[in-house]
Amino acid sequence: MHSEPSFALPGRSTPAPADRDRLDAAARFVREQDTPVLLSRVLPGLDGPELRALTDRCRFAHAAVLVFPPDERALRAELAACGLPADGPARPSVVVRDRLAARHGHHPGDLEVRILRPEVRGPAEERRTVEVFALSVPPGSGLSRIAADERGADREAHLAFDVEHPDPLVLRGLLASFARHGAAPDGGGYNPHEDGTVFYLTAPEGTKTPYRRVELYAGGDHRDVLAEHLAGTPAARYPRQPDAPRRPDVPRQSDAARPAETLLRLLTGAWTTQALAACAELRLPEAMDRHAGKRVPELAGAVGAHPRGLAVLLRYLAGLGVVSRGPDGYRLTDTGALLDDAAPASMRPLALMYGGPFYASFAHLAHAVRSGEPGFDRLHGENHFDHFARDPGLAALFDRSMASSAPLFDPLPGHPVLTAAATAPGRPRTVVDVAGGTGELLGRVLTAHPALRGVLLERPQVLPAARARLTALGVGDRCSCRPGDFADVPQGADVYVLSRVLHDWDDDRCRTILRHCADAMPADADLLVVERLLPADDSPSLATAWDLHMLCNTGGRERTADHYARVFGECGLVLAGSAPLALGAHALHARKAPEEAAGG
Ligand SMILES: C[S@@+](CC[C@H](N)C(=O)[O-])C[C@H]1O[C@@H](n2cnc3c(N)ncnc32)[C@H](O)[C@@H]1O
Repeated sequence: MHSEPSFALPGRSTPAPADRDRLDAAARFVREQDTPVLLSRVLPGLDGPELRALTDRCRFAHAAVLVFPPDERALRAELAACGLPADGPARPSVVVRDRLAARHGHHPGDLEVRILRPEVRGPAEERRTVEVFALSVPPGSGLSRIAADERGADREAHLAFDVEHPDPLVLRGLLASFARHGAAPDGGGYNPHEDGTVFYLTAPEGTKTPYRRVELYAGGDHRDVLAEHLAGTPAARYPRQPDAPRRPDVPRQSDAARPAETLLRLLTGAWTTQALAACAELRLPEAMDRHAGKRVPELAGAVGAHPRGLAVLLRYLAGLGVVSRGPDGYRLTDTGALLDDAAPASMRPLALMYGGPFYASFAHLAHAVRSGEPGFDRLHGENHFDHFARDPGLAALFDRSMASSAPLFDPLPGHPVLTAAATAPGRPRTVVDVAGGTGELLGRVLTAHPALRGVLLERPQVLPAARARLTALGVGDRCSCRPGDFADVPQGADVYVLSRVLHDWDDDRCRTILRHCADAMPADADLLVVERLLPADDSPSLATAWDLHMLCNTGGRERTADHYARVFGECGLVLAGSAPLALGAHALHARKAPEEAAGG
């Protein structure tokens, strides 16, 4: 039997909703859950390699509950009565305070929300906590209305997973995976008191726990990823605080003006691409510093620019978050630093491609939509691969632009197919990367697994850069580079990889490529296909933008997982699983269909 709750609402004659019952229920839940089972209950349908990938990165950490004690002493007494020891100091909670303030029309400064994290043990003695948010509701404070409303709706109750070794790519991959299974962005924030970033999501319809909200907690400052996450959060969840001061220089928009403003922002999107390309072309990031500001005349001298022109560009780039302006001038942000040619996985080549050859063809998008012929082919009279092949400078820029997004491969060496091949007893196993570009992916796989051998199949002109990269990574002696076409896929290897190849082509050509792979694969070989997947519904996805890019520039397309499964099936292959990578990409795992395997 529970004792009466000790947090009574001032002025109520009936007992308040039981904060103690809610604390007890949260503690029980945290003690009983096992992370993989919990993930599959939170996201019904999550299983196989994707569940394993999430389990590798996410650790169930706590369940949260919001309670309303009159003060901290009363809170500690209540926790002690629930068997929840809370020895540490109570810390301020910025995120929940701001959410409550926005929801109930209060100034954040009027609300005191503290966090305590009493420890409990999971089923295998894992260290976990019940995260207790406490809004102080002193008698007569006028905050009891908030308490009554929040207790009834329980909006802040959530489950939390700690993200192991978070970096922007891992976070984007995890968030994409949650989105794919129907979870929707629902706010979040950066807590400077703890140097941690919180991403909230709404659990999908049909979620199988009583909790409707999920938190991913990443240690460190991940405000770039957070900004993308918040952009996907419905604005209605963040009503403007009525008493928050307005910036005096921003005139109030009439409702009628908003669609026009939205459309203007969209119509000028091309200027953004060009501003980023100009920034890269001028080598502005190389002339700037991350930590010290530089003034416009100094920067103009360094990059050989007209001072006024550069001032205009820098102000625009500051609006994009690529540079920031301080009293000592302009400095580079983390985002802008990726445009520095010397940055690891520099995105400078991509900026030059998207602002250059792949930009000009977008002027012919309407033609591509009408005819199905890529705008690029219309402009240049030939396919982009053929066009680049005749211009070594452009070809090298394209190859380097592909390497720009190579961090999406980072999780791939941990794919079960590759770890199984790497640890299989007997002879060393071989991975063939078909059209493997400059070897970024294969280099990562061979670096992670010293027992594996590699073969990189590419067009001859790409191979010198690939050899140099594989040698620089120290895996050149375990990897051969073969010049050839898709028809030359080497026979008899253990794992085949097709990364960002199929999306360059229509279904007919994909079938040809896949049949070459299937013919070369022994019965028990595995095929990993790395691609962005179009969502089955209309949920937001990077793949939607790249689908347009493929239509206009390559004549290929992005596809849903079902579409890939169908094309695999037409080539004697079956889709065995799908695992999220970063930047919206997935690793699809295919094997030979049983009848093909028996016949072959
Ligand atoms: C989009 S890139 C992907 C490169 C790499 N797999 C990656 O994910 O970074 C496509 C690759 O297909 C190669 N390719 C195009 N046509 C080819 C062909 N007929 N035979 C072999 N490779 C081809 C290109 O050279 C290019 O490196």
